[in-house]
Amino acid sequence: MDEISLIRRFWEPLGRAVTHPAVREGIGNDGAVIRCEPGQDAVVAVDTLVEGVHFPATIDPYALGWRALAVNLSDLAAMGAEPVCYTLALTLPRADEDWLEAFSGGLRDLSVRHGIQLVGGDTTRGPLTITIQVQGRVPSGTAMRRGGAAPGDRVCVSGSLGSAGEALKWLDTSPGNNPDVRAVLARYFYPQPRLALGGWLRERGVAAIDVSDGLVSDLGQLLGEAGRGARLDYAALPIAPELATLAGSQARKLAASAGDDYELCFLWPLALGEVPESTDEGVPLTVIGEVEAEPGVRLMDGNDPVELAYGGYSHFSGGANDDS
Ligand SMILES: Nc1ncnc2c1ncn2[C@@H]1O[C@H](COP(=O)(O)OP(=O)(O)OP(=O)(O)O)[C@@H](O)[C@H]1O
Ligand SMILES: Cc1ncc(C[n+]2csc(CCOP(=O)(O)O)c2C)c(N)n1
Ligand SMILES: [Mg+2]
Repeated sequence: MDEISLIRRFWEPLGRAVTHPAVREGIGNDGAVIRCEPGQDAVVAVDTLVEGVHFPATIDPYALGWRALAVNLSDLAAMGAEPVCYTLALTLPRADEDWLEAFSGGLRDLSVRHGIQLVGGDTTRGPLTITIQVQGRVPSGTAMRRGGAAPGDRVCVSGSLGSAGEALKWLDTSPGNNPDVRAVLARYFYPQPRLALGGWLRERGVAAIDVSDGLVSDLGQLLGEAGRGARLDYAALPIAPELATLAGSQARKLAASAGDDYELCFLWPLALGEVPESTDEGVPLTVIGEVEAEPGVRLMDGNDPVELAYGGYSHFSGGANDDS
């Protein structure tokens, strides 16, 4: 199958699966044309997924399509943006039609769920790599930004943490009928971007980050360069029951440092009152700590500091990736 037939068969139908009103020209020209609405700002983000780094070679292509879009939508969620459109740069070792059918199916199902339209891309031959760039929009001047932390802000997180990190241990095994293993693998393969929560936080002016590298590392980024820090209550980190069963005493360590969960971590100012236990749509919210003037993230188990050997994922330092 040549490049043009591949685009006609897989990408053009995907581009028609969602039609967003802001898209003037989608697939088929040298560039897509998107309407700039008065009173709106465009929000753009891009993430690449590389085989063996972000996903195992054995991944189901449907899950890969889902996951590649999900991690990008998660960045729009963290900005409080409404999804508009995306581009797909796909590098494939070969054009396997069954593989492409499943991969495009995963993309289609998540894109339909969130109303985001494929407007273009690039298809090339080489080692399997997927780059997706997403575009969203927010009312002008309201996108959520990192770095505005004030002492006393409550540090909060949505859902639960650590399950996707536990899944890394099970990627090469068959889950059989073990419901706990199935549950952690579902968290890893099918991230659920928190777009509704992102919009809800933006309306309240609350700064957020998505937890992709690991809580302690990502919270450090959210606190920004303003020199603030935070104290986190280790016992308060929300753990899913399946993670507690599979990881036992290691569960909270995973929740503090493993990535891939794509929950939102956010800083809730005291002026907004108590943090609700959940959003109106039922997303659980947990207070896990407090912003402090002193820089650094301090993880405390009661009065005892918890030392993490591993603070979060970094492409150019630590473990197997450390070639410095
Ligand atoms: N190659 C690059 N060129 C320009 N800007 C970059 C590049 N790599 C990262 N950035 C920018 O640096 C900032 C931090 O990037 P980073 O990838 O850590 O954030 P993220 O995409 O939210 O996290 P993650 O990739 O773990 O989901 C972002 O504003 C990003 O756009
Ligand atoms: C097979 C496999 N091994 C390890 C990991 C862990 N991992 C890789 S990149 C990353 C951070 C997010 O990436 P980025 O910062 O590039 O957005 C994490 C947590 C994984 N997902 N799959
Ligand atoms: Mg990134």
